[in-house]
Amino acid sequence: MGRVLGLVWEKRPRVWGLLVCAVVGAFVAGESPSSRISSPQRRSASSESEIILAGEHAVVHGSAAVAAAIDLYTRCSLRLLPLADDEAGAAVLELDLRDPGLTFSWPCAQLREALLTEEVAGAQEARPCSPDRLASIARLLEEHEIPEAKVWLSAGLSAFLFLYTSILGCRPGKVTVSSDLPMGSGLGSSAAFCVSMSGALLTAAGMVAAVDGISSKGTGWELVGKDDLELVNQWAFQGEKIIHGKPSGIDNTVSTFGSMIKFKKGELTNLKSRNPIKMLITDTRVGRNKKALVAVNSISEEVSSLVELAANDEIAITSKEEKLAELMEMNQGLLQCMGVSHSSIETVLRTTLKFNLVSKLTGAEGGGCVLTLIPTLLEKVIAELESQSFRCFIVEVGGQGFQVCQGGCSCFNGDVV
Ligand SMILES: Nc1ncnc2c1ncn2[C@@H]1O[C@H](COP(=O)(O)OP(=O)(O)O)[C@@H](O)[C@H]1O
Ligand SMILES: C[C@@](O)(CCOP(=O)(O)O)CC(=O)O
Ligand SMILES: [Mg+2]
Repeated sequence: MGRVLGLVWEKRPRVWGLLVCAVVGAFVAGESPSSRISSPQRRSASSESEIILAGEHAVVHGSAAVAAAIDLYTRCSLRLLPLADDEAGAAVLELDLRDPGLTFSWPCAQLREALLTEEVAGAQEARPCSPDRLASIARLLEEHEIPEAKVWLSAGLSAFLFLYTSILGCRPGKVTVSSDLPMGSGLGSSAAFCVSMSGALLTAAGMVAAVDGISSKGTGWELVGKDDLELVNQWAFQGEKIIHGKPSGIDNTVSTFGSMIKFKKGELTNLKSRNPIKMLITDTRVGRNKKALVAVNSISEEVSSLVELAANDEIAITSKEEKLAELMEMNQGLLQCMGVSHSSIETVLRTTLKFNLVSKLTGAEGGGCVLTLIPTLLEKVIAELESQSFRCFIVEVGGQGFQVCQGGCSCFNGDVV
């Protein structure tokens, strides 16, 4: 895969972002369940994936962790369908998941009966999914034949049904999701899924809007304000809880706000990285298994101080890189002690070490992706890793976070919506 660019721990303007894509079409007719759902448009929202530079697992137990957005995106597009269908009993909610290549459909009447008994949709405040509601969602999913090999999707489907019905009620609509990143590989695909989904839904609900005139690098995607991003983040966290159980919230936070952050006990500190740093991401292509989480230490605190340290000449930059490499090695050692590494990760570590490069796993455990600190261009390493059937991404660290598009955005495999 000829992947994305290199770099960066760079200074970026702290503009918060959201892109919604509005395509003209014959959509909403009649009264909406929420009076704020006003515009008959398609909404698309895009959010970034992320890497954890230090502190995964420990962050769940209250330690600090450092994470950065990378420029691999998940996009969610929502088209509200005519309410007239609903009155005729023919309305459906459709979900098209492009990556696993599966589509799902639920009659709105069935959703209404199964899910909206206990609470009314309303998006102003994120609410957790109650155990009863989760059980009702699970019963709805049982009726769908999810292929055995893709059964891991069901957590994402539950999060989808929860977010959609909580934010938009049981109104008819079609949602499409597509992503650049591997799922279940430590790059926070679940968070990117929940953030882009929440953003598209909240935009359609009229709760989140693009900031006029602020677009992202001339792409047609537009940014949204900080308060709106907070709301997107809160809903996305509720979705992550369905997928993960007890997430720390670091993944959805960095996916929403972008850039590079230190995250501790739900609190976010923006890190202003002073020097560009390249990371290579290697996907071991080994599916992960989830195990127990264990606390780690203060490596993350050191990493976050280090990235903010200005290095002005080559010697200082090199010594900064060496220190970062040392911290990554220590963190990987601890992760290995916790038993959350994998033989494929060790193979990547040995391969990169042959070139004097330091690596660590990122995200959860037992497979997934590995980060390698890149001091110089390393096509040779990439070629060797790819010759062993690994998949490599070189990514831009510290990106823009969640974005929406008001039309003319390239969304699904280059389709402009
Ligand atoms: N593009 C996508 N399409 C459908 N489901 C997705 C997508 N991205 C993420 N998911 C959901 O998120 C889950 C992966 O999350 P997780 O195991 O936390 O791995 P990670 O967040 O490290 O990628 C998938 O099993 C699926 O339910
Ligand atoms: C392992 C953990 O630190 C990161 C999440 O892992 P992943 O990106 O979903 O693979 C868990 C968490 O912080 O919630
Ligand atoms: Mg995840």
